[in-house]
Amino acid sequence: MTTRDLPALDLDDLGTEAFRRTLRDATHEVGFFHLRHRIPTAVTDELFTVARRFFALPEADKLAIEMTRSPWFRGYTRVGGERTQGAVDWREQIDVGPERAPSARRDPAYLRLDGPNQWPAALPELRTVIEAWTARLSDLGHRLLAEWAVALGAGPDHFDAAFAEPSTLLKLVRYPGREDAGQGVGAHKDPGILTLLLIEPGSAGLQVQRDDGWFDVPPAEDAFVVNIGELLEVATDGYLRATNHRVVSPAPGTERLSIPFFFNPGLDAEVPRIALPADLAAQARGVEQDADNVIGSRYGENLLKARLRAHPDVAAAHHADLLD
Ligand SMILES: O=C(O)CCC(=O)C(=O)O
Ligand SMILES: [Fe+2]
Repeated sequence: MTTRDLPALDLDDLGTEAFRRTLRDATHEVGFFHLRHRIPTAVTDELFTVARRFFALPEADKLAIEMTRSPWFRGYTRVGGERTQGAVDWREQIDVGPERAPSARRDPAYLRLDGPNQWPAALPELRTVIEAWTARLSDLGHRLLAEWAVALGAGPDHFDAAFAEPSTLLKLVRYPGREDAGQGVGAHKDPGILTLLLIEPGSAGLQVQRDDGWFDVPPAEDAFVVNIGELLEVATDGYLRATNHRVVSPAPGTERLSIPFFFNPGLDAEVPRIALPADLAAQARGVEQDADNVIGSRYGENLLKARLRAHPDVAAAHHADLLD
């Protein structure tokens, strides 16, 4: 596998013309970039420490908050409990979304995704640290979206209405080592708008697909890996590109921790489409169509479809009426 660096941006340059141009070009050409985040090391260290503590909890503590108990797809998934493209992912994780009351409505079906989280009783600090991280990254997400909007010829507030009540999804993920560099998480595009991925320093394993094949993404210090999802491709008629990526399992005796944060519109929000200026519109490729993966026009539709596929046991336990 060949290594190829990603375009690099620095949050210190946010608000400049150069930042916006690189942001636009990187997500037009690659769909991925490194973003130097300027967050104090103490903050990210605390996050990885609490993640490590969570995964080190006794099995029974983690299974007490298994996602199979949650119609809202929140909580812990054991190794082998998740699927991508029908194949088993070799990772364990906890999923945390917005803390909301369950919707009284069952229709449209995606409203069933609103609900409470499951927190581990044995690790109360997990909630404090995750909620602070979610607030910090939501703020960053809003600022980045305003930059994209301006870079694409819209007003800085273009995304505000759709993101008034964002759908955030935070995962703590652990990939155990194993003999073969098999599927940690299988090839996929993220279903939403924006993903900010924090990877434990020094960890390899992430691969990104380009026109000429798959490439290893080298770890970068003090930087997020940022990528856009299918809905930003839809919003720009394919001018910006959602890119396939995957993670291969680390070597035996090692592990890989990552903390993806998905920043997305309200479940009910229509995709905030952008009318591109003529020079950009001329380079828009249209949305890549896949008969197995029809993209919905509301975030909730896309998220529900992804959740039902990734967690068939949760789907069978709580949403059998939605399965065909
Ligand atoms: O763990 C990673 O590095 C990437 C995870 C990922 O792509 C995802 O969860 O969507
Ligand atoms: Fe992903």
